[in-house]
Amino acid sequence: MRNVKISPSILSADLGNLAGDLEKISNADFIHIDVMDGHFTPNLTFGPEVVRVAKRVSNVPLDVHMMVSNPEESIDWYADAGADLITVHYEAATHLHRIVSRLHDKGVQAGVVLNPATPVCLLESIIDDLDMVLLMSVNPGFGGQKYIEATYAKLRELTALCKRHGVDPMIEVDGGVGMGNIEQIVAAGANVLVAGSAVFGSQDPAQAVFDLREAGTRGIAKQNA
Ligand SMILES: O=C(CO)[C@H](O)[C@H](O)COP(=O)(O)O
Ligand SMILES: [Fe+2]
Repeated sequence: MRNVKISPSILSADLGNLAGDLEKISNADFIHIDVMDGHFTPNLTFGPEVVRVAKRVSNVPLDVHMMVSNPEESIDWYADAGADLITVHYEAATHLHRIVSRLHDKGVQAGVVLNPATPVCLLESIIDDLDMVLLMSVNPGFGGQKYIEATYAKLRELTALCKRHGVDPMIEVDGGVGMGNIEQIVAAGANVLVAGSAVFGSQDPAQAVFDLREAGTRGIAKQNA
């Protein structure tokens, strides 16, 4: 049975007390770090120094979501800062295979992200090499947006593609995930769930991680049903 993993996004954390907020989610499976460059996305966020700080103060593996143009120019910064897993956008990368190989050479897990309007079939020639596929369920740039329902169909399509290829990458969903939909998202094929506002907007972030994982795990039994 696959395990459901929760990756709280620090986009919704209190950046004035980042170490304290990271301590609150030491029961998480990943820490999701949203890197935005103000060019690929209409927002600007974290550089490699934030990854270095997260690595220093937490033992939770770092899931770095790079929403940047030309990621080949900056993946090394984040890998060297301590990222355990780096995902790059299909829409932003010219040489995806080279990026994935580079990350693997550096001992970092590699994933590809698809925006809501980017079709799953484009992964056909790279799926065999990936540790993760991340489906965006909002348009990248901001936390607290509404989950896009069409993601369910993409999850089922992605699951079928992985089956055809005989591969089993982690399947992550990012944007608008919460207690109201996590079970259904897992049932459609996801096993890593990003949650920003659902975790850091809660009174008790550790409890929110626990509850999301419990609710998500109920969806595992419904996968492929
Ligand atoms: O990549 C992102 C936005 O581009 C964030 O990871 C995502 O939006 C998480 O926030 P929330 O769970 O509040 O929707
Ligand atoms: Fe993200």
